[in-house]
Amino acid sequence: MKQQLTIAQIMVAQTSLFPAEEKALRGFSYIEPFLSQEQEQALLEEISRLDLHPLIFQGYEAKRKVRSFGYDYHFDSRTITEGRPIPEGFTALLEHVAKQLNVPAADIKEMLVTEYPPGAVINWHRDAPPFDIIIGISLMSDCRFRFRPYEKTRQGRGSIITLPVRRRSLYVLSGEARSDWEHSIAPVKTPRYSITLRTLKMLT
Ligand SMILES: O=C(O)CCC(=O)C(=O)O
Ligand SMILES: [Fe+2]
Repeated sequence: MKQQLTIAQIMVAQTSLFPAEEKALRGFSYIEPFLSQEQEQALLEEISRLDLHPLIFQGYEAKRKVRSFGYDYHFDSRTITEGRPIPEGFTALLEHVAKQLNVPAADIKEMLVTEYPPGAVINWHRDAPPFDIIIGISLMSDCRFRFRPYEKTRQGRGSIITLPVRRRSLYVLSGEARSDWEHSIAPVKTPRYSITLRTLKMLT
């Protein structure tokens, strides 16, 4: 039987001016590998059939391309609406993730597919409030995933935690990692795809 994921506390070395210090990033879990090479390939093929479009955020076109399914979050009105259903080609992934996290697959209400061409980033942010648990699956390339405290007074160069997130891995953001920390991804050198799955705080 597969080992069940617990939303466990992990200790990570802090990228800090004070190298001896270690910091707990509670609510962050990571599994690697989560996908086999074949599963990764099959998902990349599914993604190639999607019509990804450049992300427009606050009037600017970001380098990354996206497509969301299930529910769509609208930054302007800060609301969510029901969007296009998650394509069937991703059902096996949703079930695999649900089993790993011990949640019903039906609780995964949103799927966002993102393409990061070389040089693309995602800037510091916390995911939109209506969503609860955030699950990230990485394809094609590794990346450097960064965390910093959400509260401005706790931010500083020494407070950034950088974690290598590898292709075919799965990470989970819940609890403090979800609500007390912001995250961002440093520019990727080679194309990376991610599938972000989210549950909703209040089921409608
Ligand atoms: O690409 C990723 O793994 C992160 C995506 C992300 O943080 C987001 O869409 O909110
Ligand atoms: Fe995010």
